[in-house]
Amino acid sequence: MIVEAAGLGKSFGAKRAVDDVSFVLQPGRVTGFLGPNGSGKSTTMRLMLGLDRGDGRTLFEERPLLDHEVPGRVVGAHLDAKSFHPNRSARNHLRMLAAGTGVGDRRVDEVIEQVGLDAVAGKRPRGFSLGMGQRLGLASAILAEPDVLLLDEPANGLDPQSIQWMREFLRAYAGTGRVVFVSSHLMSEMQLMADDLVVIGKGKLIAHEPLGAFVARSTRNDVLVRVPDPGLLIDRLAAQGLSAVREGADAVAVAGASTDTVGEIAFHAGLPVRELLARTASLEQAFLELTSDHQEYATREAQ
Ligand SMILES: Nc1ncnc2c1ncn2[C@@H]1O[C@H](COP(=O)(O)OP(=O)(O)OP(=O)(O)O)[C@@H](O)[C@H]1O
Repeated sequence: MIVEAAGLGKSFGAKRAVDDVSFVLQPGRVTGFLGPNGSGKSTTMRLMLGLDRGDGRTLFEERPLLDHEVPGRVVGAHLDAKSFHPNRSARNHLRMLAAGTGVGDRRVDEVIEQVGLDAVAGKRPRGFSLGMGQRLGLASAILAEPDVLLLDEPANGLDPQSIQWMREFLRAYAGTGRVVFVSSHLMSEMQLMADDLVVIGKGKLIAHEPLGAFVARSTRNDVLVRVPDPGLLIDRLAAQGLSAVREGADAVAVAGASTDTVGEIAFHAGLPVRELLARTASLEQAFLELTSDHQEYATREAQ
């Protein structure tokens, strides 16, 4: 199933929280949804599900969600880790949801086991930790084995083992040919989990591309080369129009060049290369750089 969000928009009073946001989510891929605080991620997800009124539309395999016979089998969503009935046990909560989409109790027990909530399934979610709430939310979302999973910050409140489990689970889910759309502010986690990215800032789309392409646009990607005479190499690089800066006693960082080019220039300068390394920006570096003009709540630099 392909999901197409087109022209999504929403205002709260005079504030444009989401402004003409369009993207396509592909099956078999995890798409990460990134944006600074208050950039409109939750509102976008709510618009996609028809939970908020606004502009634009989202098509699931060319049809609006409500035109599908059983919408719950098309999309499973988990937007808020604390949105459970306080006095119903986790198992009963899931059974209620299951009944609405024609899912049997066997599947409820299977899902409880899958997300690791067996020990507390008879308890009320009121006493659940945030992490247990996230597991229950995921269980609700996958009950009907939907073609599309929409998750808002599912790793929030999870310990490192649980985060790793969640990542593997979502990758495997996408691996069965389904769509996974997941927001997270944990950049290192997103870097390990996402194939594609949708990035928004101040309600507007900033990027929609494979994660590797997004990171490649960062100016923090460079080549580090260690040579005995860094000054000479910097001159030779400059003669080829490449900008380079000294790093430490005997190393040079070169922007916008491949290791092949840097190695060849060093060779023609008669310099033995002691180390040659392509350094890739982290997703966090790329994100901070590429969204710096789009911070809703920017902090001032310390004076
Ligand atoms: N119900 C509402 N009433 C008024 N303003 C709202 C409402 N919901 C969201 N907003 C505003 O719309 C903007 C987008 O909010 P949204 O929650 O979608 O952002 P977000 O990217 O999910 O943020 P975060 O990462 O902090 O959760 C924010 O400026 C927020 O203050």
